[in-house]
Amino acid sequence: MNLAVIGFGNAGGKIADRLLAFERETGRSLSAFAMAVNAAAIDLEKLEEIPEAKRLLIGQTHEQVKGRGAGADPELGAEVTRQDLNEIERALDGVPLHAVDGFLVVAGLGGGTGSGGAPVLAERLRETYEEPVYGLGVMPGSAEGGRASLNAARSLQSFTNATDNLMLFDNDAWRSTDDSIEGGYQRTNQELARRFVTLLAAGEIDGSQVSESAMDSSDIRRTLSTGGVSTIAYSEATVERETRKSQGLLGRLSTNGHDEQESENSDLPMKIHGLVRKAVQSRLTCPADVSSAERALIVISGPPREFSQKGIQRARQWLEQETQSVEVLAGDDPRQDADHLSACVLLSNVTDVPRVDQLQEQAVGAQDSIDDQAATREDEIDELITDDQNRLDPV
Ligand SMILES: Nc1nc2c(ncn2[C@@H]2O[C@H](COP(=O)(O)OP(=O)(O)OP(=O)(O)O)[C@@H](O)[C@H]2O)c(=O)[nH]1
Repeated sequence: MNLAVIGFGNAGGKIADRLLAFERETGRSLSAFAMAVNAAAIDLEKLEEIPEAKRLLIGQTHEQVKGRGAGADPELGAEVTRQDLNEIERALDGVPLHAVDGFLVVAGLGGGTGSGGAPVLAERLRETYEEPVYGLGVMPGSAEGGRASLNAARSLQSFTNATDNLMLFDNDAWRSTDDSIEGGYQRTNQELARRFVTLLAAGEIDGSQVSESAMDSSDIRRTLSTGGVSTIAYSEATVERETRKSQGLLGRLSTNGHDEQESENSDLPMKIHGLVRKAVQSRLTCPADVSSAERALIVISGPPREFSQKGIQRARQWLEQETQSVEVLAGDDPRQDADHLSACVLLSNVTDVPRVDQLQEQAVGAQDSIDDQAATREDEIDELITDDQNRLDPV
């Protein structure tokens, strides 16, 4: 699939940047166009892959923003985006519409610019273009507090409504206690890029011979056409050097450092099936109950000699049972020079997502305490600046 990728806000820009880097590192092709939009000049300067000409600063003339961001206020993020929509649209004139299958708007949901602005842009894109508009929304960690949860829970509603499908990544599920904030983001952005690029770039050939059961962009589009929110599962196994060189002979697959010596021809179906099971049972980009998915899609990616149609079919049948859905597509994505075999599973329109419930709970609590504080703040200020018996007059 080829997409026009727009990173909105700080997290959105950094993640779009990482998607491009991952494409370059793995020789995959996902973004036919990439751009970053932000209300903070300093964030745009830090990007490495998105060319300067494709970085757009919005809200420069807005008196509360002036190039310094939306200060975690999504209303302000939405307002400056609406104000500068024409300028954003002019920048999008560069999108090669003949070569893209859709748009992907990427944003962190816990701040102001991305949280408020990304849904506004997505809505406009849907009004203007016929191509589908997908979102990639990053949910804040619960430790970020009530304000971030409130922003995210509200943005989740508008972003889901404004897109054909909102794919989620949950920072809470991917946070590690050993990480510094920025170091943690670098690590999680890499994991995020691995999953999204492997899945969405499937079918975009890199010179490898295309197989009959190759995944193509229409399969991905169909799976994403459910609306709602989606999550992605991923698992990989290293293909050892001997296996890569000696096609058809005894091969060694190493998973998580544990080598298994197996007969390649007879065991490949089991390996592929095992890889898909392991993916679905591992950490998803946003944890969800797999059985609540409306549709699913499996992409097996790696050197074609490691593929097994029997294995892919078995994995598909297994996932059909797990999701209780008849809409499970499966295919391969040949990457001749890859040093690993991977299984990527898209679970589309998942409706049982405990993290969303938790986020909403935290958001409602935050909204209540903001309202309570607002109601008593005037009295508290008054009490502070007035003496006990109210004997003093103001100057
Ligand atoms: N996964 C990931 N999440 C990030 C990263 N940076 C920020 N976030 C998340 O994104 C949320 C929004 O933060 P930003 O993107 O900095 O905010 P913004 O959209 O630029 O909005 P303002 O700074 O308020 O103008 C945060 O609450 C974090 O949860 C990142 O590099 N990776």
